[in-house]
Amino acid sequence: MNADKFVPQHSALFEFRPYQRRFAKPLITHHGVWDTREGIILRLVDEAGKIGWGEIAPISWFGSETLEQALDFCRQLPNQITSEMILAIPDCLPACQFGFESAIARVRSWEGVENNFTCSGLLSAGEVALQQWKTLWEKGYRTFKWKIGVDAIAKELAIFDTLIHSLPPSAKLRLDANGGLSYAEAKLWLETCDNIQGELPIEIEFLEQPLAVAELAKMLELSRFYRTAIALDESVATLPQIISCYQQGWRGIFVIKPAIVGSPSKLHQFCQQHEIDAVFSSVFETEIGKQAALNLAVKLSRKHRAVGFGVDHFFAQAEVTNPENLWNNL
Ligand SMILES: O=C(O)CCC(=O)C1=CC=C[C@@H](O)[C@@H]1C(=O)O
Ligand SMILES: [Mg+2]
Repeated sequence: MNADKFVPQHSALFEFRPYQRRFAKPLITHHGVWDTREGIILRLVDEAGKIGWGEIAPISWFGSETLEQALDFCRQLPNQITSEMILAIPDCLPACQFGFESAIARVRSWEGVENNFTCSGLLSAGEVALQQWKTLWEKGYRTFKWKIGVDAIAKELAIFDTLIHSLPPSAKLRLDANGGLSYAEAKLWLETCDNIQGELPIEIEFLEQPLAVAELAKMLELSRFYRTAIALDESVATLPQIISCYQQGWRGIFVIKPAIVGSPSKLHQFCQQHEIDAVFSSVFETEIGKQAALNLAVKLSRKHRAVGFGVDHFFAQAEVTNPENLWNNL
């Protein structure tokens, strides 16, 4: 895809600084226990002295590069980089593609992106969700995503029943299994969701990544059989995976994590050629990566789905939102 028409021809001096942000409590998913978000902040300054901020926020267990691979890539770059060099970043470094391309595209100014997205609040796995949603509701959230595929299915189904009967009718609930269910468990969850929506007014918006990435054929089959929608996340983590799933017939929901998807301009091109039902999702990045991700979502989203960026409550400290202050604290 010839993306250079999307990236202004530019060159800039660049610096990079790694960062770490501990979660208030480790995030537990089927992938395991995640206690610290690590990433890299990029600071590009062009010949006119204009600054462009970017962020590299890998999730290697989703298929992006590791933090170490991203750091190695940054270390081997000259300190003067051009848009041609950025467009040549290989597909095996999707978080670097996103970080550098966002930075050079924003070298002009740092205005926060205007968006009127509604936001989904993330609920931790297990019973803690039964209290967590109330705090988020008071903050204005009306869509929630609950992590499943962690405890035994019988226990999670029991919590689900309590949760679904305590949520107000206007709430929307998403479930995210991170590929942790067996085929039989996925069918049981989908059957339960279909049945409960026949009894209660609440909407179960989708079941995210019920099966492992390798099980696309089975998820395609399940998507044709149950009313409750299925969303792919890990299966479509990078642009090549999005294209592959689309080519294999997936027309359900694509959960796109812009920070690890790869080149924003190449994703933009794909979304211009193919109407996909996309939900944009956080990778627990800082405000720098979040603004770049939402900037992309504003362009690509058909806006009828909440964005999955309600994750600030997973961190102990309130976030430093001003890029300069964030940079100076590293
Ligand atoms: O998408 C959301 O609503 C919030 C972000 C989120 O759920 C995730 C971000 C990064 C890794 C995962 O733990 C998780 C996910 O699987 O979507
Ligand atoms: Mg997910």
